[in-house]
Amino acid sequence: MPSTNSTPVQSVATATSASGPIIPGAALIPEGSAPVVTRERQGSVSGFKKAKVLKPFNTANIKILLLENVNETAVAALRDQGYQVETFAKALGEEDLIAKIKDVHCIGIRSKTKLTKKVLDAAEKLGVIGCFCIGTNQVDLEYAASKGIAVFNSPFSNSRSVAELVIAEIVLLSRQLGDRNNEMHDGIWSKVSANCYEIRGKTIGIVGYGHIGSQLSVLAESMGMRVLFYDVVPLMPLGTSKQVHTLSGLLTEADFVTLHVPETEETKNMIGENELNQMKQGSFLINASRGTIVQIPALAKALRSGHLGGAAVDVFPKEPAANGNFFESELVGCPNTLLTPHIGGSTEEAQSMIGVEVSQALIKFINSGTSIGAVNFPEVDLRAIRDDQENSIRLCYTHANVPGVLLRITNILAEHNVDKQFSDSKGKIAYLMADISDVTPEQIQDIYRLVSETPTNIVTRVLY
Ligand SMILES: NC(=O)C1=CN([C@@H]2O[C@H](COP(=O)(O)OP(=O)(O)OC[C@H]3O[C@@H](n4cnc5c(N)ncnc54)[C@H](O)[C@@H]3O)[C@@H](O)[C@H]2O)C=CC1
Ligand SMILES: O=C(O)C(=O)COP(=O)(O)O
Repeated sequence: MPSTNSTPVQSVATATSASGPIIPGAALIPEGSAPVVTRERQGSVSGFKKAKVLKPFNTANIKILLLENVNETAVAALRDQGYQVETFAKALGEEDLIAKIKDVHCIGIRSKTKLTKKVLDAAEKLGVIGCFCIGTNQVDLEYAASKGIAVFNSPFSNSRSVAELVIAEIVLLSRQLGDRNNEMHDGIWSKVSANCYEIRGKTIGIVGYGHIGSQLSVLAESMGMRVLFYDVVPLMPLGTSKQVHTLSGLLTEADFVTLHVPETEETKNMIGENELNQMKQGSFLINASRGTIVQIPALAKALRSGHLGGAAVDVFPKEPAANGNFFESELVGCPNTLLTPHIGGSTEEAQSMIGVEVSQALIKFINSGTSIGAVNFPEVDLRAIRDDQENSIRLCYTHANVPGVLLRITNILAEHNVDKQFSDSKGKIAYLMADISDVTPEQIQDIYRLVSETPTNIVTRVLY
């Protein structure tokens, strides 16, 4: 990737809120970058037709805030683009976040930072969010989309890490290893076999058979386990696994119940007293999904009463913001209970892959408007503008998804040569990309002005 502000390409943009007023400097456009257009050329092209690098006005003015110890692979890739990158090892509380997010064009977070409506309203220039993890429940996705802010995540780069952790926990729980380990550290030798079992032949019940659940299915089967799963959609069972049609059907059959659903309105408090009572006497619960899926007081009661044989819990309804902070939970001190600080996806392999994957998605969105992979946004991409196409521009238009918009844009572009164009919608918003050739600097300004003044405009960018 060529770096920094030597890149002789520019962009112009504006954004309006739903009620109409212009938000100054919004959407990936640095302060003071009025749509004044001059052209310089990229290096000469020989041989292959290279893709032209489209970038914002001055990459050095693009501000990126990375929280929660986002991996160095991402920091390096974003700095390599010439962006200003500020990093924090921890999550920020609402007040600090509101102060910090005010003037950034892009924010990168992991599972802890809450990007609520209130926080997003304070983000005057934000154009894109990177969740350097799988879960996106920490972001108000719909509200972000309504402001033209695209959200990207890494859908499966840490799935294997979670699945491996769960396999380890199944063995540890089955052998009461947490308790034995604690005793040894306390100087107590306690050699027991009572209620310790092999996992071979036991039944694992997987709730949520997505990327993690299905990976776990394969690993568990290879350890000799019988695999049942429950999911809201019918899915192809891998190996000899079997889909059951009710949660109760799974809870009453499984020796190990393991949760791999996203946090949604339907999954919040999914496992409470009623569900725990349905689980077999002496069975185990594992939660490496989200803390809100399980009602912690009910779980603590089931563990202390001996109804459950143990539990492994990686995620909690309230998690400390930073390493070293105090952790408290009703689960502390429960028998045969493994507690881990949300480390399911925390391996070198996963973090490094996520850093590369999400930073590339952010760079593509900032520099060339590509929204493929966005979780809250219409997914649009166009074949690259070639490096030898001197007077071509790319229009990126995020707009309200209402009838008549395309006709309006077609009218604005009627006299121009639209090389290629694609648009898609998702819910209340739509996104159009169009590459237009043979335009003069004055025409670029006109196109930009006319498009950004349309009543349906959310964000307009022109890249070249
Ligand atoms: N502990 C950790 O460090 C990590 C935790 N996670 C959590 O694990 C979750 C699952 O991850 P993936 O497998 O990648 O997600 P996924 O989206 O691939 O799979 C989720 C599955 O759950 C199913 N589902 C949704 N609602 C359901 C319901 N009410 N009942 C039953 N099934 C339901 C879906 O149909 C889907 O098949 C993530 O959303 C995230 O919250 C993910 C990575 C690391
Ligand atoms: O990927 C996810 O959804 C996770 O829960 C992992 O979160 P983290 O990146 O460790 O904050």
